[in-house]
Amino acid sequence: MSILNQRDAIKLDIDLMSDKCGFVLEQLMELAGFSVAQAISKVYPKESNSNILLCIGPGNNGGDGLVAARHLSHFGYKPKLMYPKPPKSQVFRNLLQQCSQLDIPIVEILDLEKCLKDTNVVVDALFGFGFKSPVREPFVQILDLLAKTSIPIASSNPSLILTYLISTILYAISVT
Ligand SMILES: NC(=O)C1=CN([C@@H]2O[C@H](COP(=O)(O)OP(=O)(O)OC[C@H]3O[C@@H](n4cnc5c(N)ncnc54)[C@H](OP(=O)(O)O)[C@@H]3O)[C@@H](O)[C@H]2O)[C@@H](O)CC1
Repeated sequence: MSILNQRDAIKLDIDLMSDKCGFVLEQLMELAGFSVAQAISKVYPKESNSNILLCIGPGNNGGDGLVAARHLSHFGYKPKLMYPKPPKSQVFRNLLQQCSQLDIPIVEILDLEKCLKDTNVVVDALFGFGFKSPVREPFVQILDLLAKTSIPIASSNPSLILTYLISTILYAISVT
């Protein structure tokens, strides 16, 4: 398996959506979210892991998470969304509407700690290659709780928590 760094991931997406390759954002997002849902169903069977909490960020990575939530619901899981910033564009409003039609509930940040107690797997769809440290609220609270939990965290950007921890440490050093 090879893991792309931030620069290569950005370049790959630019290439895919160029005139030469002809892909569009919604198509790539659908593939990314479907792949996340498929990977979860393979590693965490729904019989013992039906409660999935998807933490959705403000950018395209969050869109991947909304797509994953829809597919997980179709696969028979009981997904919930933590979506602290309202969607800015029609693409995201459509994805959210599709989740709403499937009765996928939205969890408030205040209820996150309680919700984690009943969660089998967390999907971290907070940030992708658009992340720039340091983390700003309301995501600090969310990532603090996720960093403490022992619940498995699935992500299409597996280095995120590590990036977050390193950036938090570097930021703490820079302001002391
Ligand atoms: N072609 C594609 O693009 C495709 C991309 N895909 C997926 O999308 C990912 C890249 O998407 P992206 O470029 O929207 O970036 P992403 O990190 O999801 O969000 C940026 C947002 O986060 C915010 N933000 C940033 N840092 C922050 C901080 N420290 N604290 C708080 N907020 C912060 C930032 O806010 P701003 O700084 O602009 O105010 C902005 O709103 C990529 O990795 C892949 O997973 C697939 O769907 C396939 C097609």
